[in-house]
Amino acid sequence: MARNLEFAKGHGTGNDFILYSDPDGSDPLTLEQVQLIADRHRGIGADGVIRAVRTESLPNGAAVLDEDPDAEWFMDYLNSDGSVAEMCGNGIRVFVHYLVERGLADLPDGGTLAVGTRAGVKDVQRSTGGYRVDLGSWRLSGDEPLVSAPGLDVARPSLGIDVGNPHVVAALAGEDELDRIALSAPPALDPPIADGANVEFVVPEDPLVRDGVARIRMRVHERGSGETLSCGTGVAAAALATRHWAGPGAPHQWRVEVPGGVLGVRMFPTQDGEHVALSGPAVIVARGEFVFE
Ligand SMILES: N[C@@H](CCC[C@H](N)C(=O)O)C(=O)O
Repeated sequence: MARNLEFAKGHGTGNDFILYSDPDGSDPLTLEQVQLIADRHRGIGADGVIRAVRTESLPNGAAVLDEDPDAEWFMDYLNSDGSVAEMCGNGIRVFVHYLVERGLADLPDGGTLAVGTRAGVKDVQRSTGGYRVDLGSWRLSGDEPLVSAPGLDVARPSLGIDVGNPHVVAALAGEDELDRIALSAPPALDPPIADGANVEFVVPEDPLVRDGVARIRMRVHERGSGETLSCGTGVAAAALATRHWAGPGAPHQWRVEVPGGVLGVRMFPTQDGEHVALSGPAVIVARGEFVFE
């Protein structure tokens, strides 16, 4: 049956999303519809599809509101292949920008909005030139697979980092290697990770630290989406892994360059352990109506 879907298209450093609102939670897309709308040839094209649902309308909404009664909106994030993801660091900034632009949330400069996600409630602050999201606490996942990809002579060791969703980060020898690896297929992980993982490749800049800020370059293959121009949670994981390798004394302020732009990462102490925050832009570039035949 034909139906129309009012959508917006946005991106954060080139990580692009289709967004739509479904306040009462009555209009989830099917797997096939998500795959079609995210298809770059037959649909609009996007790395992920985001549904804005009022938290109170969700079956598990009470638990989210227990965590934070201010989390009026929930970000229901799906990868372009229709798989479910716990969190999206670029997506959540674009999500908040979408809510603000549509008048669904009021957020003055400097103000903070609590957003429900499958990885818990996240605080997103509006600032000049973009948004800053507190991704919360992070942990070493314990996964340390060898990572291989076309363009790498030998498999590389990696470090598993969970920032709400799973990542493995591998360091490369230099810029040439980073530019050379082919990421059109998922990098092979040995041993594999049952639920899959986003895989980041990083190279430190020379010198690593300038004016108290550590700087790295990164490319990513995202679980459920393929190579993307940017991955916000991946950027945070890459900074955390590189700081881990750098040892004590490494800065807590990071600048991460991805093919789609530059993002900022900061690690800071809180009462419930160290948190990691991500800062960057969010843009809405189009609005339209998609017709599902
Ligand atoms: N692009 C996102 C991450 C999206 C989810 C990821 N592909 C997963 O499956 O965990 C980001 O900006 O963090």
